[in-house]
Amino acid sequence: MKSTILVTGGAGYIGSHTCKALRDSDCLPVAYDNLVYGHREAAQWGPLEYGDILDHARLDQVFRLYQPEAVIHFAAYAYVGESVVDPGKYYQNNVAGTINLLESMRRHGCRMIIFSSTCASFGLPKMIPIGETAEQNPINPYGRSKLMIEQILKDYDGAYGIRHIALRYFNAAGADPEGVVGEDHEPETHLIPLVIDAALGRRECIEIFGTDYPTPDGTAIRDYVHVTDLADAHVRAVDKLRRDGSSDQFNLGTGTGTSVRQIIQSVETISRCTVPVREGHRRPGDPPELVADPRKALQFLDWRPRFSELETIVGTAFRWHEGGGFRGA
Ligand SMILES: NC(=O)c1ccc[n+]([C@@H]2O[C@H](COP(=O)([O-])OP(=O)(O)OC[C@H]3O[C@@H](n4cnc5c(N)ncnc54)[C@H](O)[C@@H]3O)[C@@H](O)[C@H]2O)c1
Ligand SMILES: O=c1ccn([C@@H]2O[C@H](COP(=O)(O)OP(=O)(O)O[C@H]3O[C@H](CO)[C@H](O)[C@H](O)[C@H]3O)[C@@H](O)[C@H]2O)c(=O)[nH]1
Repeated sequence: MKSTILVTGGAGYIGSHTCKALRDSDCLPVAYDNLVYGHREAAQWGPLEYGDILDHARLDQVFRLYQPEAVIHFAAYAYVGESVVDPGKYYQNNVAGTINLLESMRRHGCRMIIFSSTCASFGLPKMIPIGETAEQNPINPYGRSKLMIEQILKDYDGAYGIRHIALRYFNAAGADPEGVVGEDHEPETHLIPLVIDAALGRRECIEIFGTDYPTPDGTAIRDYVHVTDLADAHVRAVDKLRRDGSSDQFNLGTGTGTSVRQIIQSVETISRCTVPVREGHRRPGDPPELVADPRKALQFLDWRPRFSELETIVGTAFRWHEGGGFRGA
């Protein structure tokens, strides 16, 4: 029998790519999304159940209907800047919403959850690359909300036997190589879609947030990982929990850092357009460099990024955005 997986936030960016990967691995993904940021068109690989993770009754209804084997939990707010000015919104949706979801899981005997954590839970790391045991010292409410959830998950494991894998993504980027889904955030704050929009003349320019970092070209370095590779890691994480039933955490990145200027250069090469650039100040709270040590994921999930070369990330993202995303579909 097919395994049914409840995917909260399944109509969002990483959630929709994961639903596609689940379907390809012969699972039935049930997307559960309130469509605050998600897109109905992004939920193509199983049913879309409209609902909010803060709504007990609706969650109970969906658990009763599908009796999922596991939950993959993407639903959250993820704008770092907004989390600083309105932390209540983040603790409510991300932390209270997750507790609500876990309580529904308890009521319905669902004992496996894969959770979307973030490299922002590390704050300003002391060492690069960042391994799983690096100190987690988030510097904004968004990162803190994710760390709190990691801690809550450990308590729910100890007390109630709900097993979890927390996947800490570095910078999710790129689009489905078949061009069926991609990133479509409103507002968009992520670097690659903004640079592509500047190349396509849809925005005046890209502002580089800081050119005086202690990095080779003065701009900040991140570990961009293709969304299809992230999706694959979720399928592997469900398999691992099924196999050995032990809770764990993994950092998901490639181990290679790319600077803001290198991203701009790559978009110029792929688009054959010049990207108008404005050099600006550092964005408050941005660390100079965040790069993952992916060895644990390689060893225990057998996870090897296949689409995370810069050309593939930028190439797939460019094709998706050039086509207009869901608006052009
Ligand atoms: N994009 C990244 O680079 C990145 C990096 C690290 C971690 N993450 C985490 O990964 C997850 C997915 O990120 P994304 O980029 O796909 O974001 P996204 O906004 O595209 O997807 C999140 C989805 O959750 C839904 N949602 C939000 N609150 C909800 C609620 N209360 N009830 C039901 N649905 C709700 C939204 O409508 C959206 O479809 C988030 O938890 C985010 O914090 C993302
Ligand atoms: O207009 C822009 C946008 C971004 N940047 C720079 O580009 C890099 C990447 O920025 P993003 O906003 O694309 O992503 P972040 O590195 O801020 O990602 C953080 O926020 C995400 C949530 O949106 C994830 O949680 C992720 O794990 C966390 O590190 C940063 O150095 C940023 O300063 C610019 O120079 N100009």
